[in-house]
Amino acid sequence: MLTKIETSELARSVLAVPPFALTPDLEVNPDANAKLIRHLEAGGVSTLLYGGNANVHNWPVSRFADWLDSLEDSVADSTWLIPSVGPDWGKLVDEAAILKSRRYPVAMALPMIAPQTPDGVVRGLEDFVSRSGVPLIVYIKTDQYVPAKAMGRLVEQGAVFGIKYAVPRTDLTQDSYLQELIDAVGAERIVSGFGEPPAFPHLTHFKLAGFTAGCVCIAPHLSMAYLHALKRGDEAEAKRLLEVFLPLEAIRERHNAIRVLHTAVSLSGVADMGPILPLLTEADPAIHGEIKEAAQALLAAEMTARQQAAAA
Ligand SMILES: N[C@@H](CC=O)C(=O)O
Repeated sequence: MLTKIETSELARSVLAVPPFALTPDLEVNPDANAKLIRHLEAGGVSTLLYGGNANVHNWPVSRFADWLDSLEDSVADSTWLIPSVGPDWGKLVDEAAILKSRRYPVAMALPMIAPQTPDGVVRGLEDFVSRSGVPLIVYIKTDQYVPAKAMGRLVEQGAVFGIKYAVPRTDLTQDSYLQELIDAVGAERIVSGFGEPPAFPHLTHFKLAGFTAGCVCIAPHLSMAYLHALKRGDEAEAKRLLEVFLPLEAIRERHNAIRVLHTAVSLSGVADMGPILPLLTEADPAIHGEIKEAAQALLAAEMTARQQAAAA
């Protein structure tokens, strides 16, 4: 696991946001998690962010260290592993005490929906960093979650390493809050935060550093190729690659992105994720057929692309 990180790491790899594998009695399944991690690393992904898709919101703090340690044991020396913390202040305090004695260079603060105020969020983030010594990626899902000026100050202080930006807009190229954040901290510190499709406008229009995604867990080589095409400005190639992800993304959008991804990774054959922690449930069995078809098609495209790259 990487223990020292430069800002440029945000652009080096897609930040994969994997689901988390459990046994039927809701214990950590280290073999299945390792299988998914090896699939990602074999496809060229070197950054793993365990957050929303791993249902970290619902992990008991008493078991926070279990899953961290099992993941750390499973990743390559060159992989950047990012655990998530929060979202509420109580979890931030308890998890800061656990992370203080570990080697994670950065953690991600999950977004708090309510009750919170922008100044209260800033206070909580500063408090976490002063307790743990671990700087944060701040996950922003709502407009003005943290005022851009305050974010600039947190970056200058070294409390904030970067931003995962996922505020939905009717037109993602029209976003004054995102522009304010770029002006305050620089586009090189911000990643697009909700999958391959929004990454297109975020990287072409706003030149964000990179993106986080869930479907990358099935098709890491293709998602990395998409990142590279976006970074070099090859929009035609990026559009071609994006098409491959759209059938599964459409099912995720209709039926809950986290639940569908969890089930899709299992049904694709990449690794069996087992059950998902309460308060979530796996995808409805009535849609398993369509999930399986889309997930297996995405995996088949991935393996073909890998073979073509190896033969070239
Ligand atoms: N929610 C996005 C990216 C992760 O945060 C996805 O799952 O594609």
